Amino acid sequence: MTAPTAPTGRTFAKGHGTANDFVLVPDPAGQWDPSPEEVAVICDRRTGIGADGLIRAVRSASLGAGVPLAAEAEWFMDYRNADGSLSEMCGNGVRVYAEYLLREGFVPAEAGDGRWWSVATRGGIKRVRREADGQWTVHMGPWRLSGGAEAARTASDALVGVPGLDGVPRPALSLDLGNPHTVVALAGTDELAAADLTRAPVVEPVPPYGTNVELVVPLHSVDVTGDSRPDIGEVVMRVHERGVGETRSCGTGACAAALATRLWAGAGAPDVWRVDVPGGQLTVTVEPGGSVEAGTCLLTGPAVIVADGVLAAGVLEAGVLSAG
Ligand SMILES: N[C@@H](CCC[C@H](N)C(=O)O)C(=O)O
Repeated sequence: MTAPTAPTGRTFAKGHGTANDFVLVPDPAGQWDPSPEEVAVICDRRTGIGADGLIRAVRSASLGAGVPLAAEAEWFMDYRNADGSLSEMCGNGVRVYAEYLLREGFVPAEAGDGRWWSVATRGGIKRVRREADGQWTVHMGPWRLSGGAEAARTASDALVGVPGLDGVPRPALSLDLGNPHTVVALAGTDELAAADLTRAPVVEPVPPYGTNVELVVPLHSVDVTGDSRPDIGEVVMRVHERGVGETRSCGTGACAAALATRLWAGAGAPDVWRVDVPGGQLTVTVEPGGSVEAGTCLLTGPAVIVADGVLAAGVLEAGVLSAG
Protein backbone atom coordinates (compact mmCIF):
# COMPACT_ATOMS: atom_id res chain seq x y z
CA MET A 1 0.00 0.00 0.00
CA THR A 2 1.31 3.45 -0.89
CA ALA A 3 1.20 6.09 1.84
CA PRO A 4 -1.04 9.02 0.84
CA THR A 5 1.01 12.06 -0.12
CA ALA A 6 -1.75 14.61 -0.73
CA PRO A 7 -2.62 17.20 1.85
CA THR A 8 -6.35 16.85 2.44
CA GLY A 9 -8.57 19.86 1.87
CA ARG A 10 -7.18 20.05 -1.67
CA THR A 11 -9.25 22.09 -4.13
CA PHE A 12 -10.27 20.78 -7.52
CA ALA A 13 -12.40 21.67 -10.53
CA LYS A 14 -14.43 19.31 -12.67
CA GLY A 15 -14.64 19.74 -16.43
CA HIS A 16 -15.35 17.88 -19.63
CA GLY A 17 -14.84 17.99 -23.38
CA THR A 18 -17.62 16.17 -25.28
CA ALA A 19 -18.38 14.25 -22.06
CA ASN A 20 -14.81 12.98 -21.62
CA ASP A 21 -14.52 14.21 -18.02
CA PHE A 22 -11.65 15.24 -15.82
CA VAL A 23 -10.80 16.30 -12.28
CA LEU A 24 -8.36 19.23 -12.43
CA VAL A 25 -6.10 19.79 -9.44
CA PRO A 26 -3.95 22.92 -9.05
CA ASP A 27 -0.38 22.16 -8.01
CA PRO A 28 1.67 25.06 -9.42
CA ALA A 29 4.78 24.28 -7.40
CA GLY A 30 4.69 20.56 -8.15
CA GLN A 31 4.35 19.44 -4.53
CA TRP A 32 1.89 16.57 -5.02
CA ASP A 33 2.80 13.45 -6.97
CA PRO A 34 -0.34 11.32 -6.55
CA SER A 35 0.05 7.57 -6.36
CA PRO A 36 -1.99 5.48 -8.83
CA GLU A 37 -4.21 4.45 -5.90
CA GLU A 38 -4.93 8.08 -5.00
CA VAL A 39 -5.85 8.92 -8.60
CA ALA A 40 -8.15 5.89 -8.73
CA VAL A 41 -9.85 6.94 -5.48
CA ILE A 42 -10.53 10.44 -6.85
CA CYS A 43 -11.75 9.17 -10.24
CA ASP A 44 -14.04 6.46 -8.83
CA ARG A 45 -17.60 7.25 -9.93
CA ARG A 46 -19.28 5.92 -6.81
CA THR A 47 -16.91 6.54 -3.94
CA GLY A 48 -14.89 9.43 -5.38
CA ILE A 49 -15.53 12.54 -7.50
CA GLY A 50 -15.74 10.48 -10.69
CA ALA A 51 -13.82 11.13 -13.92
CA ASP A 52 -12.12 9.51 -16.90
CA GLY A 53 -8.87 11.14 -15.87
CA LEU A 54 -7.07 13.48 -13.49
CA ILE A 55 -5.14 16.54 -14.67
CA ARG A 56 -2.59 18.10 -12.36
CA ALA A 57 -1.82 21.72 -13.22
CA VAL A 58 1.91 22.15 -12.66
CA ARG A 59 4.25 24.96 -13.67
CA SER A 60 6.79 23.47 -16.08
CA ALA A 61 9.61 25.24 -14.20
CA SER A 62 8.80 23.28 -11.06
CA LEU A 63 9.50 20.00 -12.85
CA GLY A 64 13.20 20.53 -12.27
CA ALA A 65 16.22 22.31 -13.62
CA GLY A 66 16.97 21.81 -17.26
CA VAL A 67 13.44 20.88 -18.33
CA PRO A 68 13.36 22.30 -21.86
CA LEU A 69 9.56 22.63 -21.82
CA ALA A 70 9.58 25.52 -19.35
CA ALA A 71 10.96 28.04 -21.83
CA GLU A 72 8.19 27.37 -24.32
CA ALA A 73 5.23 26.50 -22.14
CA GLU A 74 4.69 27.87 -18.64
CA TRP A 75 2.25 25.08 -17.70
CA PHE A 76 2.58 21.31 -17.87
CA MET A 77 -0.46 19.03 -18.14
CA ASP A 78 0.21 16.03 -15.90
CA TYR A 79 -2.39 13.59 -17.24
CA ARG A 80 -3.39 10.41 -15.38
CA ASN A 81 -5.98 7.87 -16.51
CA ALA A 82 -8.78 6.88 -14.10
CA ASP A 83 -6.85 3.75 -13.07
CA GLY A 84 -3.87 5.90 -12.08
CA SER A 85 -1.70 5.10 -15.11
CA LEU A 86 0.15 7.90 -16.92
CA SER A 87 -0.61 8.96 -20.46
CA GLU A 88 1.46 11.04 -22.81
CA MET A 89 -1.43 13.08 -24.13
CA CYS A 90 -5.18 13.76 -23.97
CA GLY A 91 -6.79 15.77 -26.77
CA ASN A 92 -10.01 16.54 -24.88
CA GLY A 93 -8.08 17.08 -21.67
CA VAL A 94 -5.72 19.68 -23.11
CA ARG A 95 -8.67 21.83 -24.24
CA VAL A 96 -10.30 21.59 -20.82
CA TYR A 97 -6.91 22.32 -19.22
CA ALA A 98 -6.49 25.46 -21.35
CA GLU A 99 -9.98 26.68 -20.36
CA TYR A 100 -9.16 25.95 -16.70
CA LEU A 101 -5.81 27.80 -16.78
CA LEU A 102 -7.55 30.79 -18.34
CA ARG A 103 -10.43 30.76 -15.86
CA GLU A 104 -8.08 30.47 -12.87
CA GLY A 105 -6.00 33.41 -14.12
CA PHE A 106 -2.96 31.10 -14.38
CA VAL A 107 -2.46 32.52 -17.89
CA PRO A 108 -3.18 36.14 -18.92
CA ALA A 109 -6.73 36.98 -20.07
CA GLU A 110 -5.33 37.63 -23.58
CA ALA A 111 -4.80 33.85 -23.86
CA GLY A 112 -8.54 33.68 -24.53
CA ASP A 113 -8.38 36.14 -27.41
CA GLY A 114 -7.85 33.78 -30.32
CA ARG A 115 -4.05 33.74 -30.14
CA TRP A 116 -1.93 30.59 -30.04
CA TRP A 117 -0.10 29.69 -26.82
CA SER A 118 1.59 26.55 -25.60
CA VAL A 119 0.97 23.82 -23.04
CA ALA A 120 3.58 21.16 -22.20
CA THR A 121 2.57 17.50 -22.11
CA ARG A 122 4.47 14.21 -21.90
CA GLY A 123 3.70 13.99 -25.63
CA GLY A 124 5.49 17.30 -26.31
CA ILE A 125 4.43 20.93 -26.63
CA LYS A 126 0.85 21.46 -27.83
CA ARG A 127 -0.33 24.85 -29.06
CA VAL A 128 -3.89 25.87 -28.18
CA ARG A 129 -6.21 28.66 -29.36
CA ARG A 130 -9.62 29.74 -28.06
CA GLU A 131 -12.03 30.28 -30.94
CA ALA A 132 -14.62 33.09 -31.09
CA ASP A 133 -17.40 30.58 -30.26
CA GLY A 134 -15.61 29.45 -27.09
CA GLN A 135 -14.36 26.15 -28.52
CA TRP A 136 -10.64 25.39 -28.41
CA THR A 137 -8.39 24.27 -31.22
CA VAL A 138 -5.34 22.19 -30.36
CA HIS A 139 -2.38 21.86 -32.69
CA MET A 140 -1.83 18.17 -32.01
CA GLY A 141 1.69 18.15 -33.43
CA PRO A 142 3.02 15.13 -35.28
CA TRP A 143 1.07 11.93 -35.89
CA ARG A 144 2.36 8.83 -37.66
CA LEU A 145 1.30 5.35 -38.63
CA SER A 146 2.99 3.07 -36.08
CA GLY A 147 3.68 0.55 -38.86
CA GLY A 148 5.19 3.16 -41.21
CA ALA A 149 5.20 2.84 -45.01
CA GLU A 150 4.30 -0.86 -44.96
CA ALA A 151 1.13 -0.17 -42.93
CA ALA A 152 0.26 2.64 -45.36
CA ARG A 153 0.59 0.19 -48.25
CA THR A 154 -1.49 -2.58 -46.66
CA ALA A 155 -3.86 -0.14 -44.85
CA SER A 156 -3.75 -2.44 -41.81
CA ASP A 157 -1.13 -3.72 -39.37
CA ALA A 158 -3.16 -5.33 -36.59
CA LEU A 159 -6.17 -7.51 -35.89
CA VAL A 160 -8.80 -6.62 -33.31
CA GLY A 161 -11.38 -8.93 -31.74
CA VAL A 162 -14.37 -6.77 -30.79
CA PRO A 163 -16.41 -8.16 -27.87
CA GLY A 164 -20.12 -8.52 -28.64
CA LEU A 165 -19.61 -9.06 -32.39
CA ASP A 166 -19.10 -12.30 -34.34
CA GLY A 167 -15.73 -13.20 -32.83
CA VAL A 168 -13.89 -12.76 -36.15
CA PRO A 169 -10.82 -10.52 -35.67
CA ARG A 170 -11.02 -7.38 -37.83
CA PRO A 171 -8.16 -5.67 -39.65
CA ALA A 172 -7.05 -2.48 -37.93
CA LEU A 173 -4.54 0.34 -38.24
CA SER A 174 -2.20 1.53 -35.47
CA LEU A 175 -1.46 5.24 -35.11
CA ASP A 176 0.74 7.26 -32.80
CA LEU A 177 -0.73 10.59 -31.71
CA GLY A 178 1.79 10.95 -28.89
CA ASN A 179 -0.24 8.14 -27.31
CA PRO A 180 -1.11 4.81 -29.00
CA HIS A 181 -4.31 4.10 -30.95
CA THR A 182 -5.72 1.19 -32.94
CA VAL A 183 -8.58 1.99 -35.31
CA VAL A 184 -11.04 -0.64 -36.57
CA ALA A 185 -13.67 0.03 -39.26
CA LEU A 186 -17.01 -1.71 -38.68
CA ALA A 187 -19.61 -2.51 -41.33
CA GLY A 188 -22.29 -0.12 -40.09
CA THR A 189 -23.92 1.63 -37.17
CA ASP A 190 -25.75 -1.57 -36.13
CA GLU A 191 -22.41 -3.29 -35.55
CA LEU A 192 -21.11 -0.20 -33.79
CA ALA A 193 -24.08 -0.29 -31.41
CA ALA A 194 -23.68 -4.04 -30.82
CA ALA A 195 -20.03 -3.85 -29.73
CA ASP A 196 -19.62 -4.57 -26.02
CA LEU A 197 -17.02 -2.13 -24.74
CA THR A 198 -17.50 -3.14 -21.12
CA ARG A 199 -14.75 -5.57 -22.16
CA ALA A 200 -11.45 -4.55 -23.74
CA PRO A 201 -11.03 -5.35 -27.45
CA VAL A 202 -8.28 -7.92 -28.06
CA VAL A 203 -5.46 -6.48 -30.18
CA GLU A 204 -2.89 -8.62 -32.04
CA PRO A 205 0.05 -8.17 -32.00
CA VAL A 206 -0.19 -7.04 -28.40
CA PRO A 207 0.89 -3.36 -28.31
CA PRO A 208 3.92 -2.97 -26.03
CA TYR A 209 2.45 -0.07 -24.05
CA GLY A 210 -1.24 -0.91 -24.47
CA THR A 211 -3.52 1.00 -26.80
CA ASN A 212 -6.72 2.99 -27.07
CA VAL A 213 -9.11 1.27 -29.50
CA GLU A 214 -11.45 3.25 -31.76
CA LEU A 215 -14.37 1.56 -33.52
CA VAL A 216 -15.41 3.65 -36.51
CA VAL A 217 -18.05 3.74 -39.19
CA PRO A 218 -17.32 6.14 -42.05
CA LEU A 219 -20.51 8.02 -42.94
CA HIS A 220 -20.35 10.28 -45.98
CA SER A 221 -18.20 13.02 -47.44
CA VAL A 222 -19.69 16.37 -48.32
CA ASP A 223 -18.67 18.62 -51.21
CA VAL A 224 -19.37 22.06 -49.73
CA THR A 225 -17.63 24.13 -52.39
CA GLY A 226 -19.07 22.23 -55.36
CA ASP A 227 -15.70 21.51 -56.95
CA SER A 228 -16.43 17.75 -56.85
CA ARG A 229 -13.71 17.11 -54.24
CA PRO A 230 -15.33 16.33 -50.86
CA ASP A 231 -14.50 19.08 -48.35
CA ILE A 232 -15.70 17.41 -45.17
CA GLY A 233 -15.70 13.76 -44.20
CA GLU A 234 -17.78 12.33 -41.39
CA VAL A 235 -17.16 9.36 -39.19
CA VAL A 236 -18.95 7.99 -36.15
CA MET A 237 -16.80 6.52 -33.38
CA ARG A 238 -16.89 4.65 -30.07
CA VAL A 239 -13.74 4.25 -28.02
CA HIS A 240 -12.27 1.94 -25.41
CA GLU A 241 -9.56 3.91 -23.63
CA ARG A 242 -6.41 2.47 -22.19
CA GLY A 243 -6.53 2.87 -18.41
CA VAL A 244 -10.24 3.71 -18.32
CA GLY A 245 -12.66 1.55 -20.37
CA GLU A 246 -15.34 2.92 -22.67
CA THR A 247 -15.53 6.70 -22.54
CA ARG A 248 -17.96 9.03 -24.29
CA SER A 249 -15.20 10.71 -26.29
CA CYS A 250 -11.45 10.75 -26.92
CA GLY A 251 -9.75 13.65 -28.70
CA THR A 252 -6.56 11.87 -29.72
CA GLY A 253 -8.82 8.95 -30.68
CA ALA A 254 -10.94 11.22 -32.89
CA CYS A 255 -7.75 12.29 -34.69
CA ALA A 256 -6.70 8.65 -35.12
CA ALA A 257 -10.19 7.75 -36.41
CA ALA A 258 -10.20 10.60 -38.93
CA LEU A 259 -6.65 9.88 -40.12
CA ALA A 260 -7.27 6.13 -40.57
CA THR A 261 -10.57 6.71 -42.38
CA ARG A 262 -8.90 9.28 -44.61
CA LEU A 263 -6.18 6.79 -45.53
CA TRP A 264 -8.77 4.08 -46.24
CA ALA A 265 -10.76 6.53 -48.42
CA GLY A 266 -7.73 6.98 -50.70
CA ALA A 267 -6.52 9.86 -52.83
CA GLY A 268 -8.83 12.89 -52.92
CA ALA A 269 -10.26 12.24 -49.43
CA PRO A 270 -11.11 15.37 -47.46
CA ASP A 271 -8.73 17.06 -45.03
CA VAL A 272 -11.48 18.12 -42.61
CA TRP A 273 -13.38 15.45 -40.67
CA ARG A 274 -16.33 15.62 -38.31
CA VAL A 275 -16.10 12.90 -35.72
CA ASP A 276 -19.37 12.04 -33.98
CA VAL A 277 -18.82 10.50 -30.58
CA PRO A 278 -21.43 9.52 -27.96
CA GLY A 279 -20.62 12.76 -26.09
CA GLY A 280 -20.82 15.21 -29.00
CA GLN A 281 -18.87 16.25 -32.06
CA LEU A 282 -15.20 17.02 -32.72
CA THR A 283 -13.49 18.40 -35.83
CA VAL A 284 -10.13 17.14 -37.07
CA THR A 285 -8.22 19.10 -39.71
CA VAL A 286 -5.27 17.47 -41.44
CA GLU A 287 -2.62 20.08 -42.23
CA PRO A 288 -1.08 20.28 -45.69
CA GLY A 289 2.44 18.99 -46.18
CA GLY A 290 2.05 15.52 -44.65
CA SER A 291 2.21 12.12 -46.29
CA VAL A 292 -0.07 9.07 -45.98
CA GLU A 293 2.03 7.80 -43.12
CA ALA A 294 2.85 10.95 -41.12
CA GLY A 295 1.93 14.60 -40.71
CA THR A 296 0.31 17.07 -38.36
CA CYS A 297 -3.31 17.80 -37.52
CA LEU A 298 -5.59 20.09 -35.53
CA LEU A 299 -8.42 19.16 -33.17
CA THR A 300 -11.34 21.51 -32.42
CA GLY A 301 -14.05 20.99 -29.82
CA PRO A 302 -15.71 22.30 -26.66
CA ALA A 303 -14.21 22.60 -23.18
CA VAL A 304 -16.50 23.13 -20.20
CA ILE A 305 -15.76 23.63 -16.50
CA VAL A 306 -18.79 22.45 -14.53
CA ALA A 307 -17.87 22.57 -10.84
CA ASP A 308 -15.41 23.58 -8.17
CA GLY A 309 -14.90 21.67 -4.97
CA VAL A 310 -12.71 20.68 -2.07
CA LEU A 311 -11.67 17.11 -1.42
CA ALA A 312 -12.89 16.31 2.10
CA ALA A 313 -10.27 15.60 4.72
CA GLY A 314 -9.43 11.92 5.01
CA VAL A 315 -10.93 10.84 1.67
CA LEU A 316 -7.67 9.80 0.10
CA GLU A 317 -6.44 8.08 3.21
CA ALA A 318 -9.74 6.19 3.66
CA GLY A 319 -9.99 5.37 -0.04
CA VAL A 320 -6.44 4.14 -0.32
CA LEU A 321 -6.83 2.09 2.83
CA SER A 322 -10.10 0.49 1.69
CA ALA A 323 -8.67 -0.11 -1.78
CA GLY A 324 -5.79 -1.93 -0.15
N1 LIG B 1 -9.33 10.85 -23.57
C1 LIG B 1 -8.06 11.31 -24.01
C2 LIG B 1 -6.97 10.29 -24.01
C3 LIG B 1 -6.57 9.93 -22.58
C4 LIG B 1 -5.37 9.03 -22.47
C5 LIG B 1 -5.60 7.63 -22.97
N2 LIG B 1 -6.56 6.89 -22.19
C6 LIG B 1 -4.25 6.89 -23.00
O1 LIG B 1 -3.96 6.12 -22.07
O2 LIG B 1 -3.48 7.12 -23.93
C7 LIG B 1 -8.15 12.14 -25.26
O3 LIG B 1 -9.11 12.92 -25.34
O4 LIG B 1 -7.25 12.12 -26.10
